[in-house]
Amino acid sequence: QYKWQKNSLTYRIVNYTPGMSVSEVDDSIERALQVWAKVTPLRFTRINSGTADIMISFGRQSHGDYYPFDGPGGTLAHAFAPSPGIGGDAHFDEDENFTYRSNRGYILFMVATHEFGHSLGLSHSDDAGALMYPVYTYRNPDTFILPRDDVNGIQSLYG
Ligand SMILES: CC(C)C[C@H](C(=O)NO)C(=O)N[C@@H](CC(=O)O)C(=O)NCc1ccccc1
Ligand SMILES: [Ca+2]
Ligand SMILES: [Zn+2]
Ligand SMILES: [Zn+2]
Repeated sequence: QYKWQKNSLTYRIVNYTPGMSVSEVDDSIERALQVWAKVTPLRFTRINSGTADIMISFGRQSHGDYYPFDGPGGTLAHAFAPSPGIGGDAHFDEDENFTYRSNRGYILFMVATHEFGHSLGLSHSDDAGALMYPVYTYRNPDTFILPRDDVNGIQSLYG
């Protein structure tokens, strides 16, 4: 199960992070999913109850799976490759300072776009310019364009 066997996927924002408004989190998540939808046949529908393919939540330290977070810094988030159940889910470390646009903190839109790459089946890239490169670097969310390596990667799965 290295990729989703359907193009229509559901997502649910299960909880929020104190440092950002609800609308800023919603917008960051929606735009992050649209980055991938724009270059694939994938479509994302939000649900607000029940179990979605991609369950999105914020947690800290031990948060219900075998991969506890580590406090401020280090791991910022993780996401599970496509599969039933926890597959596709994306967890964000509550102990990070996620922001909407400020470079003082991690831009949630950027981290989420990276995590959703994993949710869709992408692994890390060794191309230092790729979004799927293992380490976060600041990018202006207003002018962000998905790098070619990432487009090639996702289109090799869903093109
Ligand atoms: C081994 C995994 C669990 C590390 C984890 C990650 O890659 N999550 O997708 C993570 O939080 N990586 C850090 C970097 C690190 O821990 O050294 C990160 O910045 N990930 C988020 C990211 C990476 C590249 C672009 C945008 C966001
Ligand atoms: Ca952390
Ligand atoms: Zn987790
Ligand atoms: Zn990653």
